[in-house]
Amino acid sequence: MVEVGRKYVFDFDSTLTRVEALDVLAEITLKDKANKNEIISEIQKITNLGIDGDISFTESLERRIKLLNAHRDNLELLVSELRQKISKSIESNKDFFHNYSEDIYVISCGFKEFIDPIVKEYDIPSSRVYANTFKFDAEGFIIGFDEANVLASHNGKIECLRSLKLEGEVQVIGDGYSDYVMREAGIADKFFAYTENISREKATRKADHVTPNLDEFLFVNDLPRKISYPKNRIKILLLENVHEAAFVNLSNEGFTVELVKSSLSEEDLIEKIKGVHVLGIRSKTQVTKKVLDAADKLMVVGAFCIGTTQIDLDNCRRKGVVVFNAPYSNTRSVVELAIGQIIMLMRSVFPRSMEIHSGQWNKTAANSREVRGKNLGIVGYGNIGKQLSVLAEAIGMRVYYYDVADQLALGNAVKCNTLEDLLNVSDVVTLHIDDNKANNNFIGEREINQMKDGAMLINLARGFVVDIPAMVNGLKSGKLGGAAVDVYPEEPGSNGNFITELQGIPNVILTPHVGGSTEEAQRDIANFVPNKIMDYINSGNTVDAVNFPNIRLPKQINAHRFLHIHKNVPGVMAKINEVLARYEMNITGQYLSTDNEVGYVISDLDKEYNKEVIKALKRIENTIKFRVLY
Ligand SMILES: NC(=O)C1=CN([C@@H]2O[C@H](COP(=O)(O)OP(=O)(O)OC[C@H]3O[C@@H](n4cnc5c(N)ncnc54)[C@H](O)[C@@H]3O)[C@@H](O)[C@H]2O)C=CC1
Ligand SMILES: O=C(O)C(=O)COP(=O)(O)O
Repeated sequence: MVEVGRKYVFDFDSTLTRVEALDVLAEITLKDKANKNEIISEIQKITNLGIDGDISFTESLERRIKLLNAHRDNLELLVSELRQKISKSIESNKDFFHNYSEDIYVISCGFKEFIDPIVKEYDIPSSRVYANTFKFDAEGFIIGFDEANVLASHNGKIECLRSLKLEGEVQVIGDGYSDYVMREAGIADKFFAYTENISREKATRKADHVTPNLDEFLFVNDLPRKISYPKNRIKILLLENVHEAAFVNLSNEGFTVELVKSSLSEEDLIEKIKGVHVLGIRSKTQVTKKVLDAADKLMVVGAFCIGTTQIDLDNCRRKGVVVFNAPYSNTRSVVELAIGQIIMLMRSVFPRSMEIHSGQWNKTAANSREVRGKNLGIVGYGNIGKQLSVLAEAIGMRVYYYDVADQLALGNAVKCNTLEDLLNVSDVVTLHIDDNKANNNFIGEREINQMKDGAMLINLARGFVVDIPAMVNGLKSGKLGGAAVDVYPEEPGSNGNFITELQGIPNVILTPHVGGSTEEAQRDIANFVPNKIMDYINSGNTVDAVNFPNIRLPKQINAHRFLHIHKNVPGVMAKINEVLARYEMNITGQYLSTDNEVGYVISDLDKEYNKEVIKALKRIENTIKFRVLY
């Protein structure tokens, strides 16, 4: 044993298992009873009162057993149910119980009849299980418990542990106040409040350490464990009101997640980014070099949107920070809004609506046209532009498109060789170019003058793409028949006041950057991006990363995985392998991907090795980041 003399005293219910066993027994015995739910909630209430020390434990036990009306025959089913309900991290760290078997005890106010068979599978013999025992009547019904057992009395765990006279440091791991009392009484040296299944304030408040799972407990004690780094230690900061499903997905995985509704200024983010491993943002938050310099733990930035130019991608890469986005999740939402805007603008629906809102009936066909047979000019024929092309044709529009890249026409769309050609011919021009800063003022006075008289202009791309004063002039002069604008050169970080020169101009539809803001899109993003993040953190995969060499890694089976990110200069790979050879590591798989600046090499290795190798790998010149996964 590594830790000579240390003893580990585990609680059973809600610690080793996810449930309170007597609650499960109640489910079994009351299955066919009409008032089952009432009785179960009564039992749970009594259980909690007992755990929190609000009623005496003896009283809690007596009252519950009476309500249970259980039989010996029910216990078999109970045990098989409990077997399915072992706490997740207890189950995954079964080796710990095996390797430290001699030092592990269970002290529980539950019953040996169901605890013994469960913990036996974890190498804890009945002789080290201290718990109550049932009393049965002649027909096998449970009618009570052995009252002479100290564990049947209030704070009986204190007496029980005292009588064991354990030597060495005694650590108690449990979810309840009744576990803490052993520490309070000075018999245990440390109390770990175990919150994997339930977090009880009375226990966590007093704990030496709150441990959300066994991984954390083993990590804190520097004991061998199933995973290299407890997930609860990975801090994720999600800004800009990303969909709550992202919070749920990432929390369920065990990460510590904080949600912030707004974006943060550079100054605030510099403050907040310290200690953060994963940052989630949308289009607003600027992840600048200064922010990255302040980020001491950052591994991943997740853009919960399409655009990524708000992130300093190059500096991220240089610092070994991988960036993911959601390139497809909100495209349909943008396209649907564009279709709506095209129709609303062509029909002058918004001026009619404004009039009637202010009490004016103005039935007229002036400036109201069908979209059928009209020319739609799509600028930027990417994921959004192409989808829009298909839908617009379906409602009878003739589609023209212009793109700097060589894009294949869908349906009957006509490719324009120059922007001017497109502007000359279109009744509605809609912008779907990317958020590249080179597209600044892409549409200005000259381009507006190249448009047909009275044509409409839609911007769902980025605010800086259109020269706003030029657009205002075009609208006021009548050169433009209308406009729909969703994005602005300056957008506020959170909801509130907003001013733009475009306000108050007729036939101008203004929306607050909501092109991608639909329930469907946000939910999809909240699944897509967290999956990418988890895949990278858990296994090193960088597939679909926007700034990093992409590697799709095979599943890591029975191996330790070394992930080494380094500057792409000659000789690093050779040095890595030299170190691995020096330490006689058996490489079971090795994967490398590079770009101009960065190299990413993953080595899968046999489990047994000298831990000094890790230090040696970190010391290799030009190493940016290094981590081990197992
Ligand atoms: N309003 C909103 O809420 C949303 C806005 N967007 C914006 O829409 C943009 C487009 O999205 P996707 O279609 O997914 O991007 P994408 O990258 O698939 O397509 C962009 C296309 O624009 C082309 N392009 C870039 N610069 C150009 C230029 N100067 N002239 C002609 N073509 C040019 C590219 O070659 C590419 O084919 C995003 O970058 C983002 O800025 C995206 C989602 C939601
Ligand atoms: O996906 C994009 O690039 C968008 O513009 C949508 O951004 P948002 O998530 O609404 O901040």
